[in-house]
Amino acid sequence: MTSGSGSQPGLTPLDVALRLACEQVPVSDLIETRELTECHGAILREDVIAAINVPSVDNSAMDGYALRMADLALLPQTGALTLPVAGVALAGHPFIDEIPTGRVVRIATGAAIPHGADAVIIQENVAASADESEIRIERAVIERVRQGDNIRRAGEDVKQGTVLLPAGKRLRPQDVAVAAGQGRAHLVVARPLRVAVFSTGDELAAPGGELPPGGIYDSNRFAMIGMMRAIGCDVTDLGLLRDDFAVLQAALSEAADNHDVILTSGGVSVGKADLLKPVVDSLGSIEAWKLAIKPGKPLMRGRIGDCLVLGLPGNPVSVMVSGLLYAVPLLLHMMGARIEDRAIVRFPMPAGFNLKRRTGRREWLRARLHRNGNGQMVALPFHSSSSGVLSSMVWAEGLIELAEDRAGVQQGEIVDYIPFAGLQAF
Ligand SMILES: Nc1nc2c(c(=O)[nH]1)N[C@H]1C(S)=C(S)[C@@H](COP(=O)(O)OP(=O)(O)OC[C@H]3O[C@@H](n4cnc5c(N)ncnc54)[C@H](O)[C@@H]3O)O[C@H]1N2
Ligand code: MOO
Repeated sequence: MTSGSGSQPGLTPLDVALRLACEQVPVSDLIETRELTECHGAILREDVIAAINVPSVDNSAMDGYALRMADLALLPQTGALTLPVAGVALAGHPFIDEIPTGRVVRIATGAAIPHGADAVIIQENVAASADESEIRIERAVIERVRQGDNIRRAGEDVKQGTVLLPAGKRLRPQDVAVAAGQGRAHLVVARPLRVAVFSTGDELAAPGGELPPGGIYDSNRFAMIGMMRAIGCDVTDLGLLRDDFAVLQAALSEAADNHDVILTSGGVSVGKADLLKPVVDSLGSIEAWKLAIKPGKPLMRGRIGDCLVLGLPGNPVSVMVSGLLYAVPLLLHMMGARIEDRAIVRFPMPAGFNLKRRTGRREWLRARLHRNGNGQMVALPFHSSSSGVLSSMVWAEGLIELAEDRAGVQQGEIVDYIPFAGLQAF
């Protein structure tokens, strides 16, 4: 992450704000044991240590014949070697005995290597007799066989005792699969945070209802709910609240009693109807406000009892940007995610545009990658940088990040590009 130097006085740089928030907001001690099939996306809250070697025994990587290397020395001066087949080893059905000297064992991929065998020749490289009682191996093939060929060694994939998955890891399909490979049917994971979500504003109408003259439909609630669900939170949709001190106070007070987090949009600026701050102040405390970021500057962090309150600004792009870059990493921290699993992935890309801008806030432009006439990939911003234009987020496939002190961009200069897939809530 960039340092945040060059921030406008009075505004907190994002990195500082997040670091402080992570210091002041404790990691939740609420954990649960969950069935493996339900673990995808959850934050692991135990170290998963390999209880067994994978594979548990040496096994064959290919379909073919297991043999003793020493037997290949029996090859006559000219021609080929013919060896009788002593039996068959299939996955789940091993050849129990030691492989007899001078014989081979027909073996399937995944079957245990019979005792005494030290290489497998693939079946395409030998000629089996019609009744499959013996195989003929040509000199050229024998000369190429090496000790250990096509044998997967016990513990080659996973060594017993190693930390396979560290606590704090956000579980991807492969992580859950590797736990299954250890025979684990359950994992200890973070209990989903209970997040109450609502939008505020007298101009808002709920989708499905009628739109009053001059009104707008509430879109922010759905962006917030989506981001929260994407990181595994248990969301309560509290709908729309009017710009009314008593209404807001009653709703927040009740929500704080049975949620870990309250997430709201709107009403955190300095206008007459921006009541969220005084309401939170009356019920608890405000711990941080105003970040050096664009969009999303008026961003409130407060507390009512044990409940964290995050007041995101009302502009629809601001909600998403501050949600993705501040609320999501903070909530992942609360669920015990490691820093790596809260990280944002940035790719340096040449800019396909020119821009002049005011310094002092870190800024994110809605962006896409585009292949220009020279076949070079460049990052391009949306034509408007207004934080009210939600369709810019639909057009975009990522964000261009400009550091606080960057006064502009010249075509061809390198900018940081964050694909949406490099954020945690997609
Ligand atoms: N004098 C100042 N005015 C403003 C400042 C400032 O520093 N001084 N900051 C501006 C910035 S930056 C932002 S961002 C907004 C944030 O203000 P609020 O959080 O109080 O948001 P509202 O005023 O309630 O709404 C802003 C804008 O967004 C629309 N909106 C609100 N909620 C929704 C929703 N749920 N779905 C869709 N659209 C929503 C609302 O209609 C407004 O157009 O303040 C600036 N002003
Ligand atoms: O923070 Mo505001 O989002 O710049 O529009």
